[in-house]
Amino acid sequence: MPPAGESESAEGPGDGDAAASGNGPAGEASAESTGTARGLLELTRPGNTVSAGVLTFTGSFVAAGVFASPFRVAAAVLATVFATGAGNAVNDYFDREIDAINRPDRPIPRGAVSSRGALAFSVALFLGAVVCAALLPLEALGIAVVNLLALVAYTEYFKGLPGVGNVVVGYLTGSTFLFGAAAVGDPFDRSVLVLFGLAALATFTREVVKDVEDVAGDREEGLRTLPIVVGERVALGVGLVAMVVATAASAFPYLESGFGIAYLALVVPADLLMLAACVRSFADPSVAQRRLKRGMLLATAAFIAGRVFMPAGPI
Ligand SMILES: CC(C)=CCC/C(C)=C/CC/C(C)=C/CC/C(C)=C/COC[C@H](O)COP(=O)(O)O
Ligand SMILES: CC(C)=CCC/C(C)=C/CC/C(C)=C/CC/C(C)=C/COP(=O)(O)OP(=O)(O)O
Ligand SMILES: [Mg+2]
Repeated sequence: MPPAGESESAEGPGDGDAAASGNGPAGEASAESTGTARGLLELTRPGNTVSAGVLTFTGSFVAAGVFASPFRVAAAVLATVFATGAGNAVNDYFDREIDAINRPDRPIPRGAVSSRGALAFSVALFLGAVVCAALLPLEALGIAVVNLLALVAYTEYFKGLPGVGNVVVGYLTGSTFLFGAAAVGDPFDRSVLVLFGLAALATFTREVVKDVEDVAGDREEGLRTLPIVVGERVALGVGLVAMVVATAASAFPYLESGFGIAYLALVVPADLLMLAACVRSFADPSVAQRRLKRGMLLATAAFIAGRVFMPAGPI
């Protein structure tokens, strides 16, 4: 009997749908392949995948402007999109039993994609990331190799260690900016390093809040996440402190790096939204983690706007 949520052979919705649909073998095959394709796309969490690509583009843009080397920027964005999609897919593969409790609507527990299909799909995406990253300067390739290893190792080795998994996902998210900057030859641009720190801290906080949201399934699977080890309120307090540090540090690009009023006009509301979400997380972690994500996306727009309207420096 396969673990909960693993269909024994069906790649898509149950075989019993044929009679119900009344479309015969051709219609049934088409519906099934459409369901599987939709399930595979969903495995990549396209919103995150596209966002990660935007972060990489932002890293290149903030470091050197995109017209410095458009081919490398395109290769870096594609590498990140493939890698993030692969990381999300392999995470669902390893999480399939926890997700049957925490996220029964995810593609594998609901039967839209088989676990074997999800694993094969993530391997194909990882290979795509490697091919794209191999076209980039050594510093960028180095970041990609570290990240790809971390993505594969995350669920099996880091996720169940209190706080460690949250730090790894925070690093991975922040590293997209470094990766974009490294692709255009400037991985240590000061503004990009600040972006890295902000994104890592903000993502760490959101991951802690998500762990509080997932305590039931994680505890059942024996994971030792931060809220399970230190308690939910202490964990949320740690997340709040990290977010306070990040929002305070978000003043640096304005004070130190020439990001002007356009940056401020967007990052201040983003900071306020994220701080308010951290406070809300003590009452409702599900609402809070979604608001944190919106604040982080708004903050990303702040960096892009700040760079576009920066008084000096090439676009
Ligand atoms: C203080 C301040 C200004 C912070 C903002 C820093 C910043 C620019 C953050 C960017 C974060 C962002 C938009 C990330 C893109 C999406 C992504 C790759 C997130 C990684 O999330 C992993 C997560 O576990 C996925 O879970 P879910 O979103 O629920 O599918
Ligand atoms: C720059 C390069 C080459 C790679 C970067 C890759 C990026 C941006 C990764 C971002 C973080 C990410 C997408 C991690 C994948 C694993 C993942 C989804 C972690 C969170 O999973 P869980 O802790 O199981 O939480 P949920 O599955 O409930 O969301
Ligand atoms: Mg998961």
